[in-house]
Amino acid sequence: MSAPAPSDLRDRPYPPPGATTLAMPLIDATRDPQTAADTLKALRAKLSPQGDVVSPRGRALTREVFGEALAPREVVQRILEQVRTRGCEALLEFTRKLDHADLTPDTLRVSADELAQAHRAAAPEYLDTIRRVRGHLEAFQTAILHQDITVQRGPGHRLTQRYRPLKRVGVCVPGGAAAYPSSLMMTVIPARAAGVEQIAVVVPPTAFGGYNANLLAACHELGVTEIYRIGGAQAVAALAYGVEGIAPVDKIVGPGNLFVALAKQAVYGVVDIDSIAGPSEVVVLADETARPDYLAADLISQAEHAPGSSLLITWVEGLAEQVLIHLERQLAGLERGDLARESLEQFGALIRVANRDEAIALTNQIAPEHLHISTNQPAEDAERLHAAGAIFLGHDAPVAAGDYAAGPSHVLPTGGTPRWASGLCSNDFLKRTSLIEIDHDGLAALAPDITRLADIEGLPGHKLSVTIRLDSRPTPGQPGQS
Ligand SMILES: NC(=O)c1ccc[n+]([C@@H]2O[C@H](COP(=O)([O-])OP(=O)(O)OC[C@H]3O[C@@H](n4cnc5c(N)ncnc54)[C@H](O)[C@@H]3O)[C@@H](O)[C@H]2O)c1
Ligand SMILES: N[C@H](CO)Cc1c[nH]c[nH+]1
Ligand SMILES: [Zn+2]
Repeated sequence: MSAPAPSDLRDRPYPPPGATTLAMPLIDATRDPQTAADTLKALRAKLSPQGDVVSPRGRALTREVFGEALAPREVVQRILEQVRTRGCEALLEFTRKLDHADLTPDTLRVSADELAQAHRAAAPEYLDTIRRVRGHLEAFQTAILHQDITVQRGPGHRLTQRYRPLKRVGVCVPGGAAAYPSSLMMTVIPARAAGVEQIAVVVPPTAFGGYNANLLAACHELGVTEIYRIGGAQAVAALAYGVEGIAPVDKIVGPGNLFVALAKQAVYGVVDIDSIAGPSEVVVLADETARPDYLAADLISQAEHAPGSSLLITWVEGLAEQVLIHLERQLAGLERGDLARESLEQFGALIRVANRDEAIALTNQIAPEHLHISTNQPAEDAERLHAAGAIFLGHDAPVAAGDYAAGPSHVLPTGGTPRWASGLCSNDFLKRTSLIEIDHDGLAALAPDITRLADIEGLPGHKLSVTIRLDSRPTPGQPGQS
């Protein structure tokens, strides 16, 4: 992978950092890597479900709806309980109060006519894009699909791991602050690749969400017909428990804000969930071959999700300061510049560490949703990085490529959970079952071990279920048998 030549950019005279107005933390951790790790953890915790941090607007809305100041967890508990016990009436009530949409049981679901009309009105180039991206996603998601595996352990002893698709899944498409037809594709296409028959999509009824014609056109193009104009915790509750007009699902997948994440956590057990796919995050790891203007664009691209957390980690002296200048320049000309700026200031940081090893150790501690390795040896560095939702290798592999088109789903774990959780894929829509085929000879061969363990556990019924078979039809050649 050839690195771009950054020297011409580096050589430009940059104004001193004080000249920028972007109040993004610049952390020098060259002497104390632990302080950097702690600071970053605290920054990122603000966005995780454990952080429970809500904007002043969100707090005001809570007070308006519930008549008191409540923590997000409490808000979610109340919504879930109301929808579970009062069904559609409570669902419509929360949709009215939280999303300002006056719906009825009849208008909750997007009609077939609306879908067809949105599809007819969509720009042909947009539909072409959906088809091409669908091709990339389907190819990858089908290629990685688990296949049944059979192992012959001996005569009369055969084992199979069998995979079958889930029957009915619920997909949360976010839509509070931006429209996400891409999230629809990143969930529905893996589910389809696995063979899921019924897919129920929920999307908030904002102008950005359920009523967004491009989203509806994408649904129609993908053959998704069950779409409800609901969002937040109330939509998760409807999918998990079922309400009049919405049948319960087996699994709920898809990204969302804090309320969606907390609701998914809370209904796990009633249904399965994918992961906590919350506010977007990126760590960009950069060496001296990285271009500061590219790095700035990469940081902004996740910050503009608003909220989103963007962190630069480098050991190159002066690089963070150059990136800061480019951030300022690029934000000035960007439509969502204000939102991205707010995210960069609240949840972002530019960090300098002592060397590559420390950068890698720090990144592994953070366990980001996205990791972009913008170095001259991305494959080598990636080998040592083990806790990220998705890793983008090289200067020309921005996260946006994975967000929109590459092939793996962009629904990825966040908030440090990539330490143990993985991104959504077609295999998450499969259920596995063991098939155990044992005939009389096979049972005879296993019998000594089964009966010994049954004796040790004091479970004679288990032992009898084996010996009764062998005693009634002894196997020739087995010890103790004639
Ligand atoms: N990790 C991923 O794969 C991924 C992909 C796309 C988007 N995202 C993230 O998803 C998030 C989307 O968030 P969003 O807000 O735009 O849309 P959203 O659909 O997740 O949430 C909107 C809903 O939140 C509820 N809500 C808002 N304020 C509330 C309050 N005070 N009390 C109770 N409920 C409230 C409303 O009912 C509304 O319908 C962003 O943070 C974005 O970064 C993540
Ligand atoms: N970056 C998001 C996942 O964190 C996905 C996305 C959707 N649209 C653009 N980006
Ligand atoms: Zn994105």
